[in-house]
Amino acid sequence: MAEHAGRRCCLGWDFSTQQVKVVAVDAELNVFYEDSVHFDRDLQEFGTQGGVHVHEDGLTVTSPVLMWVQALDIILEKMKASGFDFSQVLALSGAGQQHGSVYWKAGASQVLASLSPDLLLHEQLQTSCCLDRGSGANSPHHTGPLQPSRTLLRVPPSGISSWDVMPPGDAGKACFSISDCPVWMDSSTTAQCHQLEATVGGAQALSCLTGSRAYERFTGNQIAKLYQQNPEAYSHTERISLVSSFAASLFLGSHSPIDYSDGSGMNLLRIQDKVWSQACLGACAPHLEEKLGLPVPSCSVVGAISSYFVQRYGFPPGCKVVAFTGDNPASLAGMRLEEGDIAVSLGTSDTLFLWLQEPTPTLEGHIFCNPVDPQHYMALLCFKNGSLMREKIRDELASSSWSEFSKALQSTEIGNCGNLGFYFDVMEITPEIIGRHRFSAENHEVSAFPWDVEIRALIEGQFMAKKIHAEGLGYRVMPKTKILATGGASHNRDILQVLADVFGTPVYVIDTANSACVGSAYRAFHGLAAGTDVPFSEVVKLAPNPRLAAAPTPGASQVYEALLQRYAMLEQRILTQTRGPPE
Ligand SMILES: Nc1ncnc2c1ncn2[C@@H]1O[C@H](COP(=O)(O)OP(=O)(O)O)[C@@H](O)[C@H]1O
Ligand SMILES: O=C(CO)[C@@H](O)[C@H](O)COP(=O)(O)O
Repeated sequence: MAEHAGRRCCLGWDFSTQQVKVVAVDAELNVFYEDSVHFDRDLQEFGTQGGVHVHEDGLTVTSPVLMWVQALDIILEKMKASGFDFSQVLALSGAGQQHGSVYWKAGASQVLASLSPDLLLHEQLQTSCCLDRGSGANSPHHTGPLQPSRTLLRVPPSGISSWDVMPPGDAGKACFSISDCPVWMDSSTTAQCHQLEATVGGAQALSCLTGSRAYERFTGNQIAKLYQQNPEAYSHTERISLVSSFAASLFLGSHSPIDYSDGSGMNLLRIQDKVWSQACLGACAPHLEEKLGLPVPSCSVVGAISSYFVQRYGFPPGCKVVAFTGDNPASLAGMRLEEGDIAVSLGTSDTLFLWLQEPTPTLEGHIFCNPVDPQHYMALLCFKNGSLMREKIRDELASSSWSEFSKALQSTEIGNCGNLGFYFDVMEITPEIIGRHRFSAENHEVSAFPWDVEIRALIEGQFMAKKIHAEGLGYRVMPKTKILATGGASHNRDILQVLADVFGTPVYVIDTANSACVGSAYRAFHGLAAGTDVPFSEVVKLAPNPRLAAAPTPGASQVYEALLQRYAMLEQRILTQTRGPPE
């Protein structure tokens, strides 16, 4: 019997941009099982790159909803095949890439409630093809391959011994009004953003209300676009989920509510009193409140696992489902962030987030409701050109090898002899700049750097931007401050060394880079104590402490002090050149 059989545990899921991941955490808070399904590699029939389809306009970015469902099928079948003892799962929770939205078609709730344990989920939750064909928003005119047919996955992916045979014809019922879901990388809703801000009295007014000015990827603006461009699909939609609450719904067998923390990334939730803003709902689309359902505290138990999972996989019938949340809020839980610490997530996106007592919304960055303490908040900055940008430069200059990439960081000097670079192949969120811009020590724009200088300029530039924009939010590094790093690139010690040097702060990591999964499992344990007022910090106090991964090099802070000022000045120069002087 496998080593992980028979251990009482909670599961933590993460439906992120490039993969679905799971961890199992035992009662002593040790991670004893980890698995993932990578969309590009394991579900190639969907033709995604980095988990998404970029459409012809270069702005619209979507992911197929059935890809997420199939990824869940694959992981569960892998776990079953490996002897994972589902009967020991006391509770589960999860996370989703933030802001993305799923549109459940009328009738979907009946399908969810009556799933047959003899079939895989994706066979029963087929997409409706008629509603989104050629009708504007999110119609499948992306540059990737055409929509996969409905008869997917007849061949078992590697590592899986057998698949249920797909029944002939359209066995499943149509469950989704649109098959391609808008995701966080989308930046096609500028018009809707302007409309929303105008309705509530401007960008700052919207930020005070919802924690953020209008952002293209925020769900309210995405819903407004769908309603305007594809009203038929909108009107056939019985429920709109975030990726997080969509994933929770699969486990629940009914529509799961949206939690306060992920709900804060929609430009729709009033972050102070945690109710939908009627003004914002009205500005986006009609009847929106009924399609969203009531938001709930992030630590809510939203129900027991559906009989589908009990019968097919052997989960206990009382297994609790704790509200799923956004991947960044879940990472805050997984890293057990304390006030004064900074979390830096180096996943598909790079994000930087902090624990906040009081919200002070501004025009840059976001304030979300805190996922583990209902009285508090978190601040977040998101950088779109994260891992995929680093991968591009690695592939162009370092023979597609992270160890070659690391050699460049090791062989170049701290401060890169004054050479600075901005690398934004896609329109950046923080700040809104596109393109690659390189500057010599004399601030002259140059067209190229030697390969190793380019790699250091990329990494130093990414971390200088984080420090400058965090300070813009009012954040100051204190003597006790530590950075907690997570996400795929936190495996790379040379990247973490630059992070420590630029911030002048030690960088710590937890045992797994999957902090969103671990945080979800911790949140599930917290859910088991629901109703007892036990704080989250008490539930996770025995979790392993973060480990030091990189300490600042002596003298580095002095080098970066001057460079940070130059970086900020050059960033402003590029912004002025591209969009005119600041008002
Ligand atoms: N050794 C490494 N050095 C730098 N980046 C890495 C390394 N290993 C993995 N990555 C990056 O991690 C990214 C995936 O991070 P992950 O946190 O799993 O993403 P997500 O949760 O958004 O799917 C990959 O795109 C890859 O570029
Ligand atoms: O848009 C944001 C946060 O506001 C992104 O951070 C998404 O939540 C995607 O997360 P990853 O898949 O990159 O972890």
